[in-house]
Amino acid sequence: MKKKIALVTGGYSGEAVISYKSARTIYNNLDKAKYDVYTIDINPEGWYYEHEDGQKTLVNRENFTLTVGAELVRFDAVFVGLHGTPGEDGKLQGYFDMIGLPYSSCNAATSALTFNKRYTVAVAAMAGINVAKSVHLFKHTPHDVNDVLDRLRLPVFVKPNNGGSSIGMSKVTEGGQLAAALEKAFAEDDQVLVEEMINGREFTVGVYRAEGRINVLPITEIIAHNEFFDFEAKYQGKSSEVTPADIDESWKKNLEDAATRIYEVFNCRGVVRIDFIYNDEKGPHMLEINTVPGQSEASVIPQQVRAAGMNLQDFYGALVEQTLAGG
Ligand SMILES: Nc1ncnc2c1ncn2[C@@H]1O[C@H](COP(=O)(O)OP(=O)(O)OP(=O)(O)O)[C@@H](O)[C@H]1O
Ligand SMILES: C[C@@H](N)C(=O)O
Ligand SMILES: [Mg+2]
Ligand SMILES: [Mg+2]
Repeated sequence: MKKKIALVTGGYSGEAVISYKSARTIYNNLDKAKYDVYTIDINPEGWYYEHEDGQKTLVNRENFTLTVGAELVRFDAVFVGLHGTPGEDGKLQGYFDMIGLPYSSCNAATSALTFNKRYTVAVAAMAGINVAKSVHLFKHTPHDVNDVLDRLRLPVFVKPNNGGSSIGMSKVTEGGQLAAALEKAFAEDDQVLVEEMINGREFTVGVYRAEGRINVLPITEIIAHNEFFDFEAKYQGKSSEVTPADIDESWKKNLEDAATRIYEVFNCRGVVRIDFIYNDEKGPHMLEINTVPGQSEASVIPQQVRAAGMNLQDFYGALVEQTLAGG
């Protein structure tokens, strides 16, 4: 019997546009001889399965089933292709745990923790991983721009604390730019992280568990043509991505060791992508962990999978089989 897989996509944040692109790649590369794949769009208007002719069937949220004609569709597993809330921050994960449906991503606690950038760097620092110095601000708690400037050295990065795809982010090189950058980030989230810039080369590392083993994909160096790896650099071609990265063995080992340690410390599951800046003197600094990394045509993980000599069908198949086997 073919397994029934729900591929969830969409979401309630600005990253929904990327989720749809990721889900298309995943859908196209899941082996239809092994799996019946139903793409489920979770968006603010509703949760539904869209048929090939455009007709929509609402999901029964009681147990995440579908009634299609006379058939009751019960899923064997969920493949998460939804960036941002509620697919990357533990909300759907908690719901699937409650109804006993296995899913491809990290568990609810890990998803909630890693979607909070400040809490992620705090836990990583406790585990001996280098991270940037930062200040965490809350929308409803008074904060003073000068106080932030006193505590951190410019340039700084200002980011929505819970976000992705560089949406709402700015690089601030002069104090006078900070207030506007905070306003832009607070428009996306009620928490903002202001982080000192780490000097160095940027790398991103894909890590996944399959057949019970943790595997590190070939490392990618990010060379942004813009000031940093912003939305345009990521998705509109304003960057070069070199996979495998042109680095010596010691840098490769340091990045692989840090990525594996982070995967273990955070008790990750499925494929994650960890972003780093490598400082010449102090080594790799972790920026963040993406527990539902992009799978669009422009995204890094598909490039890393191909550089590892695998095809996407085998890779996504391995993730599904690991999920069906209990994660
Ligand atoms: N402290 C820092 N020092 C140097 N560069 C940084 C720093 N923080 C962020 N950046 C730059 O900004 C980019 C986006 O930051 P980050 O990865 O934290 O955001 P994101 O929106 O979660 O991204 P993603 O699309 O990977 O989910 C990084 O890839 C890097 O180019
Ligand atoms: C989708 C985006 N947050 C990524 O990490 O690739
Ligand atoms: Mg991210
Ligand atoms: Mg990132």
